[in-house]
Amino acid sequence: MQTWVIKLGGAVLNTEDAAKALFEALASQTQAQFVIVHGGGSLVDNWLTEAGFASAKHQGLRISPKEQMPYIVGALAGCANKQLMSQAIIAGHKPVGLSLYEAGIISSQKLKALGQVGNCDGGVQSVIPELLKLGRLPLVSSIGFGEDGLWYNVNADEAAAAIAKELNAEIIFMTDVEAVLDANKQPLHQLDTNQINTLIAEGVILGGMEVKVKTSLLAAQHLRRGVYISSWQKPENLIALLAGEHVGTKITP
Ligand SMILES: Nc1ncnc2c1ncn2[C@@H]1O[C@H](COP(=O)(O)OP(=O)(O)O)[C@@H](O)[C@H]1O
Ligand SMILES: CC(=O)N[C@@H](CCC(=O)OP(=O)(O)O)C(=O)O
Repeated sequence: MQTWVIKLGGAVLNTEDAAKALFEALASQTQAQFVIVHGGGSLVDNWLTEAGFASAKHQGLRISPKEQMPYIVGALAGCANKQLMSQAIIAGHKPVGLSLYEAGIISSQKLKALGQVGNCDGGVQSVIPELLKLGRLPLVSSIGFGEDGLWYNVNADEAAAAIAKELNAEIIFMTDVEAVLDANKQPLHQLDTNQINTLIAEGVILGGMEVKVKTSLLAAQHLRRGVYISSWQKPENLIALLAGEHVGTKITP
């Protein structure tokens, strides 16, 4: 059976019932199995602000000082993960909430200047194949653990791509815009390496979208086929993508 990793941007939690509608769409797909990897950047923003912290990003990655990690872990592996579990249960799934460690990923520090921002290194046996055999829906946050036992804040797009690679699965990135947009805010149907490099250099693709297109490109190169960035705002997009239709932006290797 084909396995799909679906990356859900955390803003899905800000729109009532949006995640539930996506989970219902997945419940109708009996010929495939799914792993959800989710973000929650907007929830982290709120929690850090409420705790009185300033938060900054570098090329779309949140600088994550150690003292902010309890809030980041609480928001992502706690609140966001458990809110999605609620929506999945209502839609008829039997979800299991996981961090990256249980999903087979060991993290390590990306860059000293970014604090506890983590890479995905792989290296520990994943429980996901067993959960899928049991008919469970793995819901994975992007909180990682190192060999040192420390917590890491991994960008959720990078986390999703690492899990897809490890499972040899297809991947779809569901975000809060219908597609990657050009300088005139028009949707781009397809993007290759050269176009991506130009649009990033021109500042048209930036922030979280910069990480997403770069990560999608790596995933497309690994899979040797196009990878889609599309919107979670329409559950029918997901069904169409699973059926092989073109919706959103196709990132080609
Ligand atoms: N060229 C672009 N096209 C579309 N969105 C872009 C672009 N450049 C930057 N963005 C921003 O990237 C956001 C999506 O990235 P991000 O917030 O990290 O999403 P997610 O939480 O789904 O991972 C969009 O909402 C938009 O504000
Ligand atoms: C290192 C890093 O940037 N971590 C992200 C993890 C969450 C995430 O990626 O959330 P979205 O998918 O909703 O953007 C963060 O702290 O915002």
